[in-house]
Amino acid sequence: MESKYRELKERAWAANMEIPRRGLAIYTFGNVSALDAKAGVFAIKPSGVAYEKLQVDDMVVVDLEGRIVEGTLRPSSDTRTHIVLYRNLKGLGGIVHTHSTYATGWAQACMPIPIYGTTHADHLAEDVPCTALMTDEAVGRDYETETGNQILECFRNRNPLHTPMVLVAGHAPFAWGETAEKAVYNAAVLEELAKMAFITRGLSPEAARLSDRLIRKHFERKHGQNAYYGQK
Ligand SMILES: O=C(CO)[C@@H](O)[C@@H](O)COP(=O)(O)O
Repeated sequence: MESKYRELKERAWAANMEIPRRGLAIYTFGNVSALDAKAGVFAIKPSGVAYEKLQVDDMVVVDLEGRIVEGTLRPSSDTRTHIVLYRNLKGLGGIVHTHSTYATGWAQACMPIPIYGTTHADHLAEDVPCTALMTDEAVGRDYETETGNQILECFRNRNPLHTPMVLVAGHAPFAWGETAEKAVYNAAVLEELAKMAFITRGLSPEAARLSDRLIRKHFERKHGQNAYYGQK
């Protein structure tokens, strides 16, 4: 019998297929989910399934309480992190977690990614934030939920759709968007910004961030007048 979540599972599956295509993960690292806000469920990659073997029917449908609504495989080990973000960050339609090389390097160094150039400023008007390193006490609780809480801490005073990405200190990046497709786009942009910043810092450890005036110029050129949300 045709699943009533077929279209949602297809959207989530298609977004997951972009991860290896964009070089954002190898083997089974990472995962993408797509939300159906009206139904209060999301489809997510099953845990431990290699991308090249992943089928639409393997996608697991989970509600925002964490209950499996449809699926025979175990949902991603990061499912509870996705739940924390869907429940608390407004406007998200898709979430991506990868271990993309350069963004993971910055996350392991527990360093935000500074805006060194206009490529970065075209996409977001601030440094890519990095969470605080999780305490052993928090790790001892529910690691995946605590990872989500660490991200929420970073976004107390940020608009998640203005800055659709974050580095989880000691772990790796998460990105999101209004759709799963946009979330993957933001994950790919994040990896490119991380790589450029790494090279910039290697060429010139004293590399300076762009001025807020130049950041504003580029951000508004791409997102429209008065779209800038950084320093006034
Ligand atoms: O971040 C991690 C592990 O550190 C996970 O995202 C990654 O291994 C993918 O796990 P899943 O296959 O989604 O359970």
